[in-house]
Formats: sequence, structure tokens, C-alpha cells
Amino acid sequence: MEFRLGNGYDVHRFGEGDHVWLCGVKVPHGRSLQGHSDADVGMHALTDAIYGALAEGDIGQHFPPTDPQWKGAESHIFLRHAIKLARDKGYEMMNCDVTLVCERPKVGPHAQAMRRALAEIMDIAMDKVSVKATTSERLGFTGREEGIAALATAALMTQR
Ligand SMILES: Nc1ccn([C@@H]2O[C@H](COP(=O)(O)O)[C@@H](O)[C@H]2O)c(=O)n1
Ligand SMILES: C[C@@]1(CO)OP(=O)(O)OP(=O)(O)OC[C@H]1O
Repeated sequence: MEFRLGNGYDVHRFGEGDHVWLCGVKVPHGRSLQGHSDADVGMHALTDAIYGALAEGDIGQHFPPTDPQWKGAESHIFLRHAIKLARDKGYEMMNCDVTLVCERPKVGPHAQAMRRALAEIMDIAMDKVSVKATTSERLGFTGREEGIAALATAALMTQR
């Protein structure tokens, strides 16, 4: 059996709007995250963690932000691509862990729905998916609520 570990990090800034997409869940909020895609910062970090575990570059290399094809794209497209790449190489997700860094919105009330959404996209059991959050104690860009940061870890293993 072979194990591989990857990490991912992403940031998206706030702009005008009334909701944010976080780990596949539409969360009502006074502002929206800006990006070329739907700006689901948690899903992007997890996607990058899988690419990292596979040593397969990063999300921008697979889905260039200069390519109009991905304008407004739903981020499950990116995560589905990464997990398929893992499976094509003989790996399965052992477990993954996403941390969202923001003062608001509060993630706790949505964390189970986020775990469920990510698990469904990757076609894995929900107990292999963790989503949690922290504030940055009002420090820095996340503390000033200028944007949201996300970190993710993915552990892959071969079935053999
Ligand atoms: N956006 C957030 C941030 C935090 N939480 C929950 O609150 C707990 C305390 O946060 P601290 O930054 O003060 O440690 C944290 O452990 C989360 O459970 C949240 O739900 N959403
Ligand atoms: C996801 C992509 C898709 O074009 O665009 P963004 O929504 O801007 O997100 P980012 O995290 O900056 O990653 C780059 C791109 O791959």
C-alpha cells in the first residue's frame, strides 16, 4: 500500500453580493467572494491538496484563470477532475480536512452540509471528510473581513 499526502491553500476576496459558496454549500452572507469561477475557496484548497498529493501541479495549471471556459464555473468541476485523476492513478481518498479562516460567516451551522457536499462530489463516505473553521482573532486580511482563506490536507492511498 502506498500513501501520499498533499496540502492546499487558497484565498478569495470579498466583493458585492449576498452569498458565498463554501465547500459546495451556498451560505447567505452580506458579501460574495470574487473569482474567475464561483470562488469556492474551500473546494479550491481541497482540489489543490489532491493535486499536491499526486505531484500534479495546481488548480490554475489544470484550469487556467485566463481561460474563458472556466468563467463562473462551479468548483465541483475542479474537485471531480482531481479525484478522477487520483483514481486513474490507483489512489483512493483516505481522509481529507479543510479549515476555513474567516470571522464571518459562521461555518459551524453549515459544516455538516459542507462535509456531505464534498463527500458526494468525491463519492466517498462522509466520515472521511472534515470541515472546520477558525477566526484569525480579527488580525490580518481575514480579520478585517477582506476575504476568506482556506487550508486543506488530503491523504491518498492505493488499494493494493
Ligand atoms: N467562521 C467561523 C469561525 C469560527 N467558528 C467556530 O468558532 C470557534 C472559535 O473560533 P476561534 O477563532 O475563536 O478559535 C471555532 O473553533 C469554530 O468552531 C465558526 O464556526 N465559523
Ligand atoms: C479556479 C480558477 C479557475 O479558472 O479560478 P478562480 O475562481 O479565480 O480561483 P483560484 O483559486 O484563483 O484558482 C485559479 C483558477 O484555476
